[in-house]
Amino acid sequence: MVFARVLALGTANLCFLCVVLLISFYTARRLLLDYRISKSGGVRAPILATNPLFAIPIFVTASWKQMNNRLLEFFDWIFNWATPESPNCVEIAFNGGVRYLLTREPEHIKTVLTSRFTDYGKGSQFHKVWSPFLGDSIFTTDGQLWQDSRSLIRPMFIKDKIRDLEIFDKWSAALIRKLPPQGQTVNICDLFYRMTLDVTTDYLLGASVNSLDYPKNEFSHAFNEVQRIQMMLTILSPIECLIPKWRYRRGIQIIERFMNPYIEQTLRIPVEELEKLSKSDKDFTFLHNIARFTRNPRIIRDQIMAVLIAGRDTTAATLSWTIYELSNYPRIVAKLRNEILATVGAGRMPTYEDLKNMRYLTHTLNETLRLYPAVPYNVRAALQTSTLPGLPGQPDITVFKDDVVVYSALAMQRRKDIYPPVSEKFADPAVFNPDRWEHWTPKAWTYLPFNGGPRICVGQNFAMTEMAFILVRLLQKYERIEYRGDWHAQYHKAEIVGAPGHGVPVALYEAQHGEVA
Ligand code: HEM
Repeated sequence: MVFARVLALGTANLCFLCVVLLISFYTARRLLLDYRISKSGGVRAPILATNPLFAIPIFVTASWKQMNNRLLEFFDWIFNWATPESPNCVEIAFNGGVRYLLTREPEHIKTVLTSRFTDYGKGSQFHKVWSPFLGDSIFTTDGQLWQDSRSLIRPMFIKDKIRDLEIFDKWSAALIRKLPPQGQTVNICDLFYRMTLDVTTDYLLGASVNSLDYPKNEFSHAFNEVQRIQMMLTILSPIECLIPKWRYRRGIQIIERFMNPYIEQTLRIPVEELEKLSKSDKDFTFLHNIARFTRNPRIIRDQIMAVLIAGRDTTAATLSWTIYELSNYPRIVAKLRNEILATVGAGRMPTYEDLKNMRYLTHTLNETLRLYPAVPYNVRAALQTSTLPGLPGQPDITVFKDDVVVYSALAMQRRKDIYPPVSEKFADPAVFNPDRWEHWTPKAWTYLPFNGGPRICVGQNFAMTEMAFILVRLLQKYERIEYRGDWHAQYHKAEIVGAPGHGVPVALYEAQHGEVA
């Protein structure tokens, strides 16, 4: 009866009725949210959208920019709608419910990562979107599960484990062997990605995929493909169920096919024998260590996968950006090389202490990570109602359970207003200049390539040691780096990790007698 009456209204009236109902629904939701927020004593961030009509174009723009490698442009663009009270944080609500707070404010990042650490976490949506790939690993979990993972993984990254640099020596030598004769062009970015995959698989499993020798192996291809799709699923997480996933699933299977035999082989070793092996150090791998504490192949697989994804692209991208920048600054190359030759000469393998003592080398890597933090965008979900601090004199922004905070170390570290004025000692922050680190330390929470707080990158020391080692080995042999391409046309391609979109085509020139040019 009711149905017949509704039909009798005619199509035009029906459409009109639907529009009125939808507008009423979203207006009511918005008013309700406003009411809850004012009751909480906080405020909203400047609002970009509170309903699908406005939110969908924003999500589509974000994914379009992402597909065209212009995500930073998008992230900066949205702050055109910010206000003087909240210049670096805005919000979007997809359906008038869960809000996405996008921020490049150091105090917000500090709040999420440390001051209110337990209020924020990866959350259930992140876990849902990432768990086919990373399971219940350190990356996808919160609370006790995360803490258990961290305790499992941390011992393999203590200083004593990293001091043994043999693995870096083996793979940096393999990389150098792959370089063409001097003066010939090579995309060194591609070689770095292959080398760090070899280092990481060797370190984790005790067996490398050997992608330097076999670049077209299906593991590398699958690993890249899975990460690419994973980033898309993350950006479009409110509608991720609409994205086809067969390539993603197939990629994960290929990665597992490579890893599983090593896991099975390790699980055949009795725990007592693993204990003995742990003392001998040499052939004791990350995999062996995890197998001492858990015999569950699924947990082992998840943690290995997490560290693989954490450790491979991050270091490869950072090394690539470093060479890209160095190729434009022969003066910096000469200064860096000077320090390297003064410390280890033209041939000696650097020790852990040598690497830590080369301050200009550390400044160079720090400067790269300032301009190109390897994890440019990150998210945290509110696990309970919380806040983000307002500017001095302004009320805090209320954040309800399940709201998502999207923060960008890249956008934050590119903000000019967080740096001192340009002077003789402090070059324009948009420019690569390791020398600035000789007289300057970033203000707390304005420099976060490795995150901060309890979830700070567990592999930070491993990464800095690996990257420093490889730069030393390269600059011991080569004195000049020439960019072969349009240096200014380079762009930041952000998947999970931000890499040089054009690769890094360079020609390297050997030093004559190890002398500085
Ligand atoms: C330039 C190199 C690297 C950078 C810039 C970097 C950056 C980061 C960042 C920003 C996070 C926080 C992610 C989050 O909480 O959402 C992180 C976490 C992590 N990183 Fe790194 N990383 C690097 C290299 C490595 C390496 C080489 C490894 C291991 C071999 C590693 C292992 C991890 C692990 C296991 C976590 C998870 C920590 C946790 O959630 O408790 N990272 N890293």
